Amino acid sequence: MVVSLAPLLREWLPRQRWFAGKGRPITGFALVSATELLPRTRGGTAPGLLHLLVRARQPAAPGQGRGTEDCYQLLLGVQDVLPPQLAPALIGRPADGPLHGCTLYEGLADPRLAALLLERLRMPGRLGPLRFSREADADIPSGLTPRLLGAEQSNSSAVYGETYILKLFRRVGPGTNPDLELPRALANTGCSRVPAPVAWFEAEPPGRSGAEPMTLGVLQPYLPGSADGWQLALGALAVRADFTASARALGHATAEVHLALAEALPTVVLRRPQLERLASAMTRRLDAAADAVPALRPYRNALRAAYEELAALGRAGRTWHAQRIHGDLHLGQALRTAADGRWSLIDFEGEPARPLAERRRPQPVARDVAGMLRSFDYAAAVGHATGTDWAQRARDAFCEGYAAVHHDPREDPRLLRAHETDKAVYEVLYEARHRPDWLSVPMSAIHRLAGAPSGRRAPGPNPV
Ligand SMILES: Nc1ncnc2c1ncn2[C@@H]1O[C@H](COP(=O)(O)OP(=O)(O)O)[C@@H](O)[C@H]1O
Ligand SMILES: O=P(O)(O)O[C@H]1O[C@H](CO)[C@@H](O[C@H]2O[C@H](CO)[C@@H](O)[C@H](O)[C@H]2O)[C@H](O)[C@H]1O
Repeated sequence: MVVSLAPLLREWLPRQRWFAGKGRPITGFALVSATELLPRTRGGTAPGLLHLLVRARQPAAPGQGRGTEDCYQLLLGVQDVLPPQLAPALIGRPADGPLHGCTLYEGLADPRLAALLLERLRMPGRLGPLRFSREADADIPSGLTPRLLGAEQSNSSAVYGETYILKLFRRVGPGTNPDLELPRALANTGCSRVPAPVAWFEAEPPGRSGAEPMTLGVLQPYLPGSADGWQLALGALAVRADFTASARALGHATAEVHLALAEALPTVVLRRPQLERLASAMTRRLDAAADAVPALRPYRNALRAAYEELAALGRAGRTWHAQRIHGDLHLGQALRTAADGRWSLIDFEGEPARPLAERRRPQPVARDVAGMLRSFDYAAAVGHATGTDWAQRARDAFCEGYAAVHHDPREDPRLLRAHETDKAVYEVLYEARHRPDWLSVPMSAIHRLAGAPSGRRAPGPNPV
């Protein structure tokens, strides 16, 4: 089947925001599984729903060793003729094969098909390789009206009756996704800062391969009337309102989540060998990013020094605790509800580009703190507040709020600096790939963190 779909997918996949292999051609596809969630009735107007797991083969990125074979989850609506309101969801019409003559489209965009997915999640059980599960005490009502979230994200999400949100992972691999694992573990500790999953579905690996199931989707309570920290910060900046109280409360919430994660899941102590490995991993990421983004190259040596300091502290006997963390914490991952002004954290998947095994490893909490500190810088740049003390005041307030519950992250300046540098390097690569117009935002941080090499001017204008 995948052979007949290949020409359509080769054209459609790279246009999706969640497609991870942008900028490299797709040289082939392999079908992992095809499951009919709803058979199509020929000649009628009722759609069918086909669940596909498909591997896309791509050559290596310049300077990187091997090609990739990422596995993507697709939900294909199948119909004879597409109703006009679904035209933007069109994928195409296969020229041959078993779906010849049908119109294929993004299934989640069709409320009839999104509703069907919720029905499946309400009833635990199996369908081919797919396994649907839910918490024993979950009482998910039927008939909730779905709507697909429009925001361009790393995954796809549908909201049901403003009550639940289903996140459908797009690039999937063996192993429990931390966005299911961590919120469930947090719920077990009684931590109420993270919406607790009520149902999820997975794909069983074929045969007796010994591989772990792949998490495909998670259903969680929807926080109605919430706004994310990014919108709130930009809103505050637009009217020059104070954001320090919000930043302090966010630091507080983050520390609570960290404490709960340390209680729920194993922690480790990072000693010399682990700190040397951490510094080497950061250096490797820097080198890979500098190979891909020439603007980073002049800063490479100065940035490496921050990582070397970490390794040197390890050699001098310094240790740190590591634990499971959020992994990609930024203002967009924090939601504040209008009713009670309380912050919740979402999206525990970690940095989407990193291998799952790496994302599931215990890390210093400084990594999350650094992520949020970088986000205040981003907000100041996008909200035209560079050159003011807005970002610094928000950063300090966040650390104060964190310190009220945990410890003051500023007491470990070298650990924080190394992580902030690593995050800014990740952002340079992220922006170069996804939003080149924003590259100057992390590049300004790189300039600052590198100690601004003499004779070098800070990078270009802010994004508009
Ligand atoms: N529990 C929730 N309540 C309300 N909105 C949510 C919830 N979870 C996610 N969202 C909204 O959905 C968007 C995408 O969710 P997220 O988990 O960040 O997905 P992605 O990995 O695709 O970025 C968020 O930016 C937020 O606006
Ligand atoms: O939310 P995602 O898991 O998709 O995270 C990715 O996209 C983020 C952008 O949407 C990106 O965050 C960067 O930009 C934010 C502003 O848009 C800023 O607040 C963050 O600090 C900055 O890192 C994130 O890095 C990426 O993984």
